[in-house]
Amino acid sequence: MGKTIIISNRLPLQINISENNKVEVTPSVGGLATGLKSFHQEGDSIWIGWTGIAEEDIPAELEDEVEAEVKKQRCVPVSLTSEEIEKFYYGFSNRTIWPLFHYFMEYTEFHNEHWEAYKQVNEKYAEAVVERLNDDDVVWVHDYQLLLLPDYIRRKKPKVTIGFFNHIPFPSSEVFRTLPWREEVLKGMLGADLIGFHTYDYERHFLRSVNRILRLDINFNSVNVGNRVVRSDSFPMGIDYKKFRKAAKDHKAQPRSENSDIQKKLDYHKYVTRNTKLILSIDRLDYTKGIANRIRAFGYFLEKYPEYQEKVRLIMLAVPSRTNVPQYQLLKKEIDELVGRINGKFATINWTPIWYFYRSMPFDNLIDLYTSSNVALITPTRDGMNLVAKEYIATRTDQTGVLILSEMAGAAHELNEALIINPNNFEQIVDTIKLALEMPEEEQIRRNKLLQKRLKRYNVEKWAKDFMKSLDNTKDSKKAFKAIELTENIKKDLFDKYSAAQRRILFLDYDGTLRKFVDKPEEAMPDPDLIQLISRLGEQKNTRVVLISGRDKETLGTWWKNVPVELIAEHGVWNRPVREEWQLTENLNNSWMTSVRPVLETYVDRTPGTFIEEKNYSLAWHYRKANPELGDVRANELSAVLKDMISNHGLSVLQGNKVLEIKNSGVNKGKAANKLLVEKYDFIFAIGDDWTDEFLFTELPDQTVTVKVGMNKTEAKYFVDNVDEVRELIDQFVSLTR
Ligand SMILES: O=P(O)(O)OC[C@H]1O[C@H](O[C@H]2O[C@H](CO)[C@@H](O)[C@H](O)[C@H]2O)[C@H](O)[C@@H](O)[C@@H]1O
Ligand SMILES: O=c1ccn([C@@H]2O[C@H](COP(=O)(O)OP(=O)(O)O)[C@@H](O)[C@H]2O)c(=O)[nH]1
Ligand SMILES: [Mg+2]
Repeated sequence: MGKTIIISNRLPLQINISENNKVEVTPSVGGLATGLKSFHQEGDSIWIGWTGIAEEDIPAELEDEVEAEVKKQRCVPVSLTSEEIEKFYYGFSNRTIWPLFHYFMEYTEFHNEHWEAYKQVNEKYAEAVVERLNDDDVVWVHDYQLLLLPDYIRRKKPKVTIGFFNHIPFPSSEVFRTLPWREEVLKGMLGADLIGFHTYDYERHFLRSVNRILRLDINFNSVNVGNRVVRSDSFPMGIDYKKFRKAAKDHKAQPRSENSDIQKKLDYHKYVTRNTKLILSIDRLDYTKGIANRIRAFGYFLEKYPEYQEKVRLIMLAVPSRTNVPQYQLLKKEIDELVGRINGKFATINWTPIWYFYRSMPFDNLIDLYTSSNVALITPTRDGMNLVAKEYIATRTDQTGVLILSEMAGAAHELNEALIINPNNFEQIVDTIKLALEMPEEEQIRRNKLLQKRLKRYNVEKWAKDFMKSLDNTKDSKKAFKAIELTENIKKDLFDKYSAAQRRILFLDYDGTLRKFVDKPEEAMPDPDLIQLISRLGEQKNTRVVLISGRDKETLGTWWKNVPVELIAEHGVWNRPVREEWQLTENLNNSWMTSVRPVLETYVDRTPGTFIEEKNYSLAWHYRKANPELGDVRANELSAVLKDMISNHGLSVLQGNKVLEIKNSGVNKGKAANKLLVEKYDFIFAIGDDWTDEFLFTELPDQTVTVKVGMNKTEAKYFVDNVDEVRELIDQFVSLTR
């Protein structure tokens, strides 16, 4: 295996140019960068991303130095102009996708100009990746700023292994579908082989969107996209447990004397207001984090339980983030005012209820905060994961401390022993704060023991390894697929056989094979090109062409009226030899239809978009146009009902492509085709796309060249991707003997 290429919008480092023209490098803030950094440091990877500074803000004479600084950390910079930053980063990423995916629909803006920039910058990232990509490298793309990147890379390098991880929630399909560019975004993600989410719910929402919007079928957690299988799964991101643990231990052994303002505050807290408990709040200043409500809740707590005045303090760190976006500016103002109001209302000579810092803190200070606080209060209204919650628990070396955590954070799914709250339930929050402050130490220890055990085991290293292992496994599922792609090389061999043959017979399915599906089956008539193509094939010497379909004979007969090919209708009930009339090939009865039809009708009534197709000897219930989820549920239900009803009547229920068909058991395409083989052929070919064609693939003689259209489970020997490829293949057959 080659190297791993990590790509995220932001690199784990931030470049700044100081006033006296010096290059400054600081670590980036935010869960993705802090979490993934350990994985990057340990392994053999390069990390491609943005340095956090606009191209124009780097003076020409410092460019080399910046490049060198970035390189030191095995990173590769993608430079963004200030216009790109405005439209791609502040614009589409943070004014469209971020609010939409966090269910802030009222904050979500849709600007075509931003979308154009988003596409263009994703393309820029793709170029940066492809430039450094070897065939055996593995690509791991991260997060919502780069949703199109997997597909863009795939287009340039079709065979490469690509993983994608989404660090933020994936919203319900009902919310996602409001996005004007929803199809493109989903297709972008589906360029990956494996798509990871923090929780099963996000994954479920994503798959549902793929099913509803792209109308692709979901098979447990995989989707067929052309000839590729794309898998999705959930991998809750962990933290570098050891690093936090060690830092906390070191801190305890030797408290640092560094004179930072936070240190001074903590010292004051420790020595002067000894009996005051400390509640900690840390986040980027973001409206998804529920910071304003948290402050309000704290104010309400002091009101509802006045005995806690002077006994508790909220220490709040809000890290500046996305400051160019208006909602972030407004929120900053709101928080400033709220803090002022509450401090103004409750403060005494010796006590300020809220200590508020608006800046980012170096790692050591974070550890100070974590280890000094009795309670961590984390109340986002939505949060992909929230690593702060995990970091707080990890640093509690004596296992005391209480975590209050919103159920809307991905982390809440794992941290069951925390006090879980609904961030919109004020009474619950304030009562939980009280509960936390009063929780006996033994109980704190009991809970934290369990929490720490999990965080230690499922740490960030394990998370990344798990993801990479699953990504690697997707290669096996490619191999497990039995049918072989009909490549140019294999085709050459096939054409030789075709040309050498004395007598040929070709069985061609119609819908989904020669003609693409449309919502209404009656509208899927052959286009003039197709008629011409099949006529030419039928006119070839020593070549018997059989269109073998489940359709009724009237439709097929009309569509292929004067075309010199043989037709088989209703899976084999009827046969129309070239230039002859239809013949009934089986002696069948259809009296059962009167009892089955009403059952189908009740399903039509209850499942909008579905309808019944009547043939002479069979009935079909079509559900292509139904809501896909409901369609599948009803199809399973109906299939069970029918199987029960028709047992012992010589009938069977056939599952086609979005259709259930009830017909005589003795009839199938395999049997019908075999009947034509009384004559001798030295080239037998069969092609089809759905379950009903599997009878052809299994029942025709071994030497038959069997081809499946689309990459679904099949007994066929070969597969091609789609109708266009089928037509191209037939065209090649035709030109061989011209
Ligand atoms: O790059 P910024 O615009 O400055 O934003 C910082 C990062 O914020 C987001 O973090 C998310 O990832 C965390 C780890 O998986 C997760 O715990 C958290 O819930 C998410 O919000 C964002 O996803 C990153 O891309 C940003 O870099
Ligand atoms: O001054 C700070 C405050 C926070 N963090 C880190 O920023 C990350 C925040 O990640 P989280 O998943 O909680 O939220 P996000 O910001 O990614 O939405 C955590 O690893 C913190 O340790 C930091 O590096 N400096
Ligand atoms: Mg078909």
